[in-house]
Amino acid sequence: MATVLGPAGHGKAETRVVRVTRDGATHHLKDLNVSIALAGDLEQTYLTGDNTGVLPTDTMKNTVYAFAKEHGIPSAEAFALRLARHFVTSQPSVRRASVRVEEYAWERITADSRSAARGGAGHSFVRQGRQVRVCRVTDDGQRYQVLSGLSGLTVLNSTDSEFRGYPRDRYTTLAEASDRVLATEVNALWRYGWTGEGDGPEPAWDAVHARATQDLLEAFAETYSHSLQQTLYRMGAQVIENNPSVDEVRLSLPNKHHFLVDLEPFGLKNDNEVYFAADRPYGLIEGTVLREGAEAGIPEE
Ligand SMILES: O=c1[nH]c(=O)c2[nH]c(=O)[nH]c2[nH]1
Repeated sequence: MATVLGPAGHGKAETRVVRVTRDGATHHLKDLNVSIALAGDLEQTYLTGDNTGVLPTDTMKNTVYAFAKEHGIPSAEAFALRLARHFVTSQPSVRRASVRVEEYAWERITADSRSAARGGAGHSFVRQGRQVRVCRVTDDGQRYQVLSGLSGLTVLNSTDSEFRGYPRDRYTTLAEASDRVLATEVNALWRYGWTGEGDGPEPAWDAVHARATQDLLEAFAETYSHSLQQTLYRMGAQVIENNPSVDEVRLSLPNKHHFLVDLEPFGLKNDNEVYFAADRPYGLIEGTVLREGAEAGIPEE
């Protein structure tokens, strides 16, 4: 039976690079997990075993380390852009490079009197929660697509959330809630309008990331929620309203259900105080919010 090769590519996944930049006794840390995927005129390696166009994935890993040394890591996005453009411009067989970055944030351990006296404050760090900063850059040699975002940011409102008015069928047992706990783990990706030098200066990646993160948190906290769907829309909309460089936001929000525990068997009344935090199954609410006139470009996955 005849066969043909469909879409294919190769890359190095999850190169972990930690870059220390020393400014006297004060050190700065960047901690990334970098995944690279290349595609292009590479059919022959699959069909005939001809490796002429195949940049080894080992070389991709080395390039990550060498670029961290030579160029530093100004931001996840700037690092990803430089890597992506390097592969499409230096390898004739490569038509498209995709670079995904996860960044783990480290906070400085601030000087209490003891460590300050020992002078250790400049080089001691504590990892921040489970929150991960993410970015995905694709480069087809002409234009970039830059997606930034975060995952694992867990938030909870202990009031100002209800869920009522939904249809009931013979399988519905859920009680309407007029005051419930609303909790989710925010997984967000946003797309920049900037696609390359022709669009003017690069967005200020770090500043926009900080602003957008704050917008997600504020909108979550300040929205009186009738559903997680409504909260999702407000979160995405606030990022777009406050960040002119962002055209699209995609959110994936697991509903981390908190069910009231029945305390009646113990002769106790549960006044919305004691909850069972279920880890599964969970509702999964996902959606994209667009600047008016923009086209959706973030993959749904
Ligand atoms: O905010 C919610 N949206 C839903 O679609 C849903 N479905 C459900 O059982 N609980 C909830 N909560």
